Amino acid sequence: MEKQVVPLLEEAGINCDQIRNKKRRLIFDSTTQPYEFILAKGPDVTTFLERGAADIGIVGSDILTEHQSTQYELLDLDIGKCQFVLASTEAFDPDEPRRKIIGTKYPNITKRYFDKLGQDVEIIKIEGSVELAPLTGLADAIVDITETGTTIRENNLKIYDYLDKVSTRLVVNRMSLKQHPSEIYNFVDNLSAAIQMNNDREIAQ
Ligand SMILES: Nc1ncnc2c1ncn2[C@@H]1O[C@H](COP(=O)(O)OP(=O)(O)OP(=O)(O)O)[C@@H](O)[C@H]1O
Ligand SMILES: O=P(O)(O)OC[C@H]1O[C@H](OP(=O)(O)OP(=O)(O)O)[C@H](O)[C@@H]1O
Repeated sequence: MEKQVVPLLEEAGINCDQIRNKKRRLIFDSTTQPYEFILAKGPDVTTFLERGAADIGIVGSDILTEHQSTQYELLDLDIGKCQFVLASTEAFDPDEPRRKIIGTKYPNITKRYFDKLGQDVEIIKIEGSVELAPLTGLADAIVDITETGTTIRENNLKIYDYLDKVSTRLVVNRMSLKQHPSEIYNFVDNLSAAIQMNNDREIAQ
C-alpha cells in the first residue's frame, strides 16, 4: 500500500523524500509542509486515530470493516483494490451439513458472513499466508482477500463465493477535523485531485 500511496501524495504536492529514503525509520517530517507521517501496520491505523495519536489515516476498507471503525471516511483512494472470497481445495463442499472450520485474518467479517448464511462455524485466526489452512488440514476453507487470483491459483485453491470489495480509504479523527478543518480539507482536496488525475491517466492508457 505504501508503494501506491507515496506517488499519490507526491502528485498532491507533498514532499515524500524522507519516506522514500526511510530505511528502518517509521516517523517523518515533511520538510516543506506542516505534516508528520507515521508508517504503521494496517490494523493499528484505527488505534492511532481512535486514541488521537494521528489525525488522518490511510488504510484498507478490509481493516475498517473488520474493526467496525467509527472513523470519519472522507476519500476512496481507488487503489489497493481487492475482494474478499471464500476459497478452499477442490474437495470442499460448501453445502455439507456439518460445522465447518474457517481460517482467516478477518474473524469478524467471516462470522458476519456465515451468520447471514445461518451457519455456525468455528473460526481460526491466522496472521498471514492464510492459503496454507485448507492445504494442511488446519481448516476446511478460508475467507481472505484476493486481487489477481495468483495466490489462490498457484496453491491449487478454488473460489466458492465472493464477498465485499475492498479499496484503500482515507479516514479522519472527528476531533482533529473540528480542530484543524482547513488543514485537513486542504490535504484531502489535494489528494482527491491527485486520485482523479491518476484515474484519468489509467482510463487514457
Ligand atoms: N493482494 C492485494 N491486493 C490489493 N490490496 C491488497 C492486497 N493485499 C493487501 N491489500 C490491501 O493492503 C492493505 C495492507 O496490506 P499490506 O500487504 O501492505 O500489509 P500486510 O501484508 O498485511 O502487512 P505488512 O505490513 O507486514 O506487509 C490490506 O489491508 C489491504 O487493504
Ligand atoms: O490475489 P493475489 O494478487 O495473489 O493477492 C492475494 C494475496 O495478497 C494478500 O496477502 P499479503 O500479500 O498481504 O500477505 P499475507 O499472506 O502475509 O497476508 C492476501 O492475503 C493473499 O494471500
